[in-house]
Amino acid sequence: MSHDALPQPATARRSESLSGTARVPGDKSISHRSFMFGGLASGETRITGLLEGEDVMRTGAAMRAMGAHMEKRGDEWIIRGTGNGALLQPEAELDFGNAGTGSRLTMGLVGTYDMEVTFIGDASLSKRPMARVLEPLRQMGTQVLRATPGDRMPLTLRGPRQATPISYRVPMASAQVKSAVLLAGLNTPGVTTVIEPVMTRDHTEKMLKGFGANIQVETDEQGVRHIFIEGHGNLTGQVIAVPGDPSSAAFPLVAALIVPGSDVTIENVLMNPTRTGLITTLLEMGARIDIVNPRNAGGEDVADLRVRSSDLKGVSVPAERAPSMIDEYPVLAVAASFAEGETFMHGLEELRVKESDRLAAVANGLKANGVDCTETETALSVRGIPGGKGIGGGAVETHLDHRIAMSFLIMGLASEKPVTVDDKTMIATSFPEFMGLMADLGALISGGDENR
Ligand SMILES: O=C(O)C1=C[C@@H](OP(=O)(O)O)[C@@H](O)[C@H](O)C1
Ligand SMILES: C=C(OP(=O)(O)O)C(=O)O
Repeated sequence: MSHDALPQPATARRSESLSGTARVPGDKSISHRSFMFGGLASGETRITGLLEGEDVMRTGAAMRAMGAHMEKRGDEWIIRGTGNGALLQPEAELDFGNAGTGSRLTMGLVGTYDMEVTFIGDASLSKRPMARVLEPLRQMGTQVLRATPGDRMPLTLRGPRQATPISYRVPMASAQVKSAVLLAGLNTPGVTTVIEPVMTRDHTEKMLKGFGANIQVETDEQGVRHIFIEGHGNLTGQVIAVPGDPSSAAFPLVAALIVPGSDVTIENVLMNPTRTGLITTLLEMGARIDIVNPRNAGGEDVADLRVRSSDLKGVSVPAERAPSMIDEYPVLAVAASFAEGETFMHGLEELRVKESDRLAAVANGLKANGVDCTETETALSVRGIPGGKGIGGGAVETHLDHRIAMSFLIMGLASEKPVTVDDKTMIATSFPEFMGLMADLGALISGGDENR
């Protein structure tokens, strides 16, 4: 999709009970990293279950532009990497579309190469802060040749002849910043250290170890993680089966909870503890979620989730839980809209710098649909209406944000009146199968059948 594609509205209506079994696409975080590390490693990487959303495909295109070879054969992606330290300067700018993860991790990856790389993206990505990645890169010797004021994209990086290893304490809870510094460390002599006071998703650490990087993690008495990576090592190709994305599973899961009479099973969902905050919270709210057949697959915990409609109760979600459910607050706010009592969510400052200001977008969407809520600088409280009486009838502005679009379409499935979102096109960035998958479970969403 081009950046200026026309917006396509969609409307969700109150649906009869949802039922059936579904598989959501592969985890977005793991898919990005599979393309990146496979593209960098020597030898062949084979990936099944990859998320073929627009964000991930942009990362693939970037790795191709720097010399990796990638093709799909049957269900499998076959990557032939450039070999360590051998990325090529891309001939054109790298266009990351809507993807924060792809752009920030790639800035880290290329920032210590003696070459020039320009990063561009859509209107949403061009507003997002990149200083959080550029600051440690500058310390390592990367020059920012051009950037839009405020260290925003479009921007051009020029790596040093030889980068300097640093010890960097990540100032905000961000797996993207942590990962960017670790990836910069891959092409830096000596040991680069990342200090992570608040644990975030650990896919970079786990996967780099799997690819053979010399990386170690120590957790001190205060619970602070110290991650050490030695540069100029060898990554070798791997076989990867990407588990289902818990951040995508969240949508059919919340739908099944709030649409009366529903019984839905979502298979093969990643259950890495750095990603399960939403499930923890919904269980506290009284959700009937059975974690079926928990198992380990390729070094990650996965399980099937059986979800039945439930009488939810408001809870207080502690700020410490935010990193483990950071992308799930919009859909949690929807679940909270149908719960008895009030749900308090704290520690939400990072939501303001996602694809949209998600805190404002959620609060505005709730209010437009008759749900009473209070937004502060870093928190949201939602006063629910069990049964959904009076909810709906509003139009939601999605601000180029896939999760806002999907969350409010889920709201419309259980609300008294329909809910319309102004644009569903961004859903393709992370969950291209969303419309078809929801329709197969019995959801009534119009403006959506062309994805089937
Ligand atoms: O590292 C990753 O794959 C991601 C990290 C998170 O971003 P932050 O690092 O900005 O919290 C998350 O919101 C994003 O969807 C994916
Ligand atoms: C925040 C998200 O992604 P990114 O930062 O990669 O754009 C998301 O998918 O919710």
